[in-house]
Amino acid sequence: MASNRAEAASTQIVSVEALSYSYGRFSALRNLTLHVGQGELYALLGTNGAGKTTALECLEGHRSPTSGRVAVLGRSPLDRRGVRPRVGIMLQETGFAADLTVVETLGLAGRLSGRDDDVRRIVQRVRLHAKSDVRVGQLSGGEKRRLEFGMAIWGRPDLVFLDEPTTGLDLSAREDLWDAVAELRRDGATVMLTTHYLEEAQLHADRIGFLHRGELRREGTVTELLAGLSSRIEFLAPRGVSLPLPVTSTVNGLSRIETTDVQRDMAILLRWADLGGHRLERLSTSTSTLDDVFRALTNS
Ligand SMILES: Nc1ncnc2c1ncn2[C@@H]1O[C@H](COP(=O)(O)OP(=O)(O)OP(=O)(O)O)[C@@H](O)[C@H]1O
Repeated sequence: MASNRAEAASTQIVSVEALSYSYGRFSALRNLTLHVGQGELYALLGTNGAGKTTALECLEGHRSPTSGRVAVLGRSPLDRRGVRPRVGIMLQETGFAADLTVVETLGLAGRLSGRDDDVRRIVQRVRLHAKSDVRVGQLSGGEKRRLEFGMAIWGRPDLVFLDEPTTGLDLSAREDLWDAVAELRRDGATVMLTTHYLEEAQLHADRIGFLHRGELRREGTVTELLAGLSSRIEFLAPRGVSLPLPVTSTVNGLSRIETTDVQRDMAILLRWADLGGHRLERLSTSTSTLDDVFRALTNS
């Protein structure tokens, strides 16, 4: 099973080689190279204006690279007949016909996709059943996003591009969306997405790429990206005592110790507190997250 997975992941579903894209004289992407294997979930993260949407649009066939090569499912994204029926796309913004209902919109988008599915299944999946006959112009922002997601997963595509899929969704709609993504992946789909919710990427992505100012600055699994970053131990230091470890900083009145070996340093601290009879109020530990990777990137 493990070797089947490794073999599947080695089949490149998305391939980007030295992609550059310019809007007139403005260079939005520079020399971007990345690959996404069969069944992977790849999250493209980064600062505002880093080039994430531009990269997805090149892969979706909406933009032609200024230089470099992109391929999806082994073909050019411009090969609409070969690619379109196998790819689901959720853009950052979609222009709907405001006077069509939810069911009519899905039916129309479904026919255009070239894939078969059942409108009722999708409407249920994105929890819009109570809105089936409501005109799209009357949907809320979050409901429109759910409809767009429904269109992207119509007919269980082999590859799905999602541009900020959870932006504007409430917590339970976000959880529903991630459930639907997991279901797609159980069917073998490959997913590439952008998001500003780093904790969602940390939880769900197999691999992550960080774009900054048009360049891929970091790439790897969450474990790889967090390797070497310090963890934090925080507590309210008892007055007038000498601590067994150097305090790195004081944040909101709490003493913070940054460490790359939280188990060792926590043991030192607790032994010291135990022996001295000190009480460490508001004691907590926290490990690094992708937020720290992001901050390091934007400060570089
Ligand atoms: N049609 C356009 N014409 C000119 N410049 C553009 C156009 N679209 C995007 N840009 C510029 O290209 C850069 C990359 O934009 P892009 O939308 O790809 O970034 P992004 O990483 O998706 O950003 P965000 O996180 O804010 O959505 C930005 O500086 C943006 O201003």
